Amino acid sequence: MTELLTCAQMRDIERRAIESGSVTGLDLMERAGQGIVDAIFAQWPELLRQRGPVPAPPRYFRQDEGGYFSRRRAVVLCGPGNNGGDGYVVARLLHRMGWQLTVFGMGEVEDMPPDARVNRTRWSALGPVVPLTCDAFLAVSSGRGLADVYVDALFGTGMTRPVQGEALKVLDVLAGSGGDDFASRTVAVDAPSGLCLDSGHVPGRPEGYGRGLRSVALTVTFDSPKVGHVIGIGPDICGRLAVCDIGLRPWREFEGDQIDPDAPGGTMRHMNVRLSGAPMVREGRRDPEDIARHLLKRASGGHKFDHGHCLVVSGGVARTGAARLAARAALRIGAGLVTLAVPPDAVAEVAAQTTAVMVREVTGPADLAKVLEDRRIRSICLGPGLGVGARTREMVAVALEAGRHVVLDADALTSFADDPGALFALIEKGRVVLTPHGGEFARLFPEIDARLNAPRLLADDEAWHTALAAQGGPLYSKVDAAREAAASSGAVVLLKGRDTVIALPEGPAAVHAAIGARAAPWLATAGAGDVLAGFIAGLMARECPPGDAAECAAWLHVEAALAFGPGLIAEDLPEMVPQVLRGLENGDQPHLVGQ
Ligand SMILES: NC(=O)C1=CN([C@@H]2O[C@H](COP(=O)(O)OP(=O)(O)OC[C@H]3O[C@@H](n4cnc5c(N)ncnc54)[C@H](O)[C@@H]3O)[C@@H](O)[C@H]2O)[C@@H](O)CC1
Ligand SMILES: Nc1ncnc2c1ncn2[C@@H]1O[C@H](COP(=O)(O)OP(=O)(O)O)[C@@H](O)[C@H]1O
Ligand SMILES: [K+]
Repeated sequence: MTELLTCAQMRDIERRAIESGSVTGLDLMERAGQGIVDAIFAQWPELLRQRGPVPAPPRYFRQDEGGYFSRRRAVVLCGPGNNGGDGYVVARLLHRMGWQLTVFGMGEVEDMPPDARVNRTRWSALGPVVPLTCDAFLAVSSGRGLADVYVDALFGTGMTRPVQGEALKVLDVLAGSGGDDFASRTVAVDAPSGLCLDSGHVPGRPEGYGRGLRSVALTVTFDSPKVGHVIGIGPDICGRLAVCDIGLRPWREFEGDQIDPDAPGGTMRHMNVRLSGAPMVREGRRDPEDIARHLLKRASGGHKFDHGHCLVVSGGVARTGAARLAARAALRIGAGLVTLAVPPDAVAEVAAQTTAVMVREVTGPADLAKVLEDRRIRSICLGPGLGVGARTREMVAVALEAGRHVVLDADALTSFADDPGALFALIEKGRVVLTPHGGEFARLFPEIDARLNAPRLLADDEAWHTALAAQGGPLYSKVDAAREAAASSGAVVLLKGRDTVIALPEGPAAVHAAIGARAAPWLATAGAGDVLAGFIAGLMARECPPGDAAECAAWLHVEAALAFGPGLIAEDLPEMVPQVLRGLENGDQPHLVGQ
């Protein structure tokens, strides 16, 4: 399990560490700088080898500092805050190894925070700080060719407004707008500067810097990945993400007073780590044992009903495919029994195309209520192909009033676009999962959606700059949006996308990012969402708590897509489940983000 931190949480951990008296801010900055240097040589081991004949010692080289001479060159861009402070440490450490450094700085030394000021002053004893301008930056590379490494230490977790002026021009050049490939030699400190580490967006430039998306080679972050590294465009511009341990673990340990084995959120709630009252966000990468515990069937309970009965409600004739996909998925993930509730006109169509899934004629809401008198039905899936309108609203109401575990997807969500409150009033906490994609989310939660999209739209708006600065930086993120939606609806909300976010009404959230070795762009195929809804319903039929069901289903969904590979269509997803489960049983390592 990887914890993802917000910028505020990271600052909080650092503050608590420093207040404990065990460590100083300067210690942390030194560790961060050393971590970046180590990460640079891990990324490019060839840089440790001497290049060409030994040159004359650099002007500022001090014999007593040891090291060796090298012709390696680095350009370090240092901002006005502690991110810049890390940059000055890197410059000093590389200089000690005999590297030739060009160090650009922003702002006045007296305006810098204390630790960064100390490190800028230390560097100034070794070499000059060149005021950052685009012309000066270009002059360095045009005269002597590209340096071996560029260190982007302009802004990190303290970025409070869109980058502008000379810094923006330099970042554009660094991203390749002038045609030179700086990006493949760039290491970003904490973040490619300008990336909001809470939202994964570059305010004012949703598409990133330079000519579209140019990723730096390496981003080195501290203690834990931040939310913005894995959502939005973060993964597209961060390159390889290295997480550097700077000894802060004791200050972000679980505080231990919240363990409640019967909590409706299941184990997700147990993982909740409290800091300043704010529940922490986790990356949706569970330990394989944890995933296996939920996905694999236990040996006990040999009867099909021991594994639960799942009811999937189908649309009418020629609209049954989506529900059939969901039903197949529920069966494959191990619900003991799956029944499709089908309107009379579509029974023949469905019966002709199903075997293990059972078919039951259901004329309408009253009939559904009757079917649900069978207490063995533990979970219900409504939405895929169901049609938008009053009938669907009534079916949803019956399902929610029946006190079962319910997944609402697609049309079941859109049917409440005119009155989302009517839906939320029916939701019993701990029983319901909503699985909207972006469009459905906007229909159900228009105000939250407006906030989610406002920062990017209004990035050049002066009022927004002021509001953002007053708020201390973070943009409203997809995680914030899913959390707020979960809190206001009382349901577990799974907000889909490459960066699927799952939020519990109680606050904890998980991000399932299909990035790195888990990138599965071919999952964006018609019907994939129906299969996901079926996985969740199937797991809930097996008594998996809704939060865990949503998380494990999201994991399985991507894992099944990876197991199949390109060319995938939605029908293939349930058929890959046995292979994925076999892998879990054998203890195979699942695909991990960042591999
Ligand atoms: N929190 C921690 O535990 C640690 C933080 N460290 C470093 O400290 C960084 C955070 O430092 P800070 O909080 O000082 O923040 P930053 O250094 O990221 O940025 C803050 C400074 O940039 C200015 N600024 C923000 N946005 C700007 C913009 N668009 N244009 C121009 N100026 C802008 C602010 O006015 C302020 O001077 C981290 O990213 C990391 O690199 C490390 O030293 C290790 C420990
Ligand atoms: N680039 C991507 N990488 C991984 N998963 C993706 C990507 N794009 C979309 N998905 C997933 O594909 C599914 C699409 O579901 P949805 O939008 O409901 O479509 P449909 O209704 O056609 O099934 C969601 O689970 C979403 O998270
Ligand atoms: K940076």
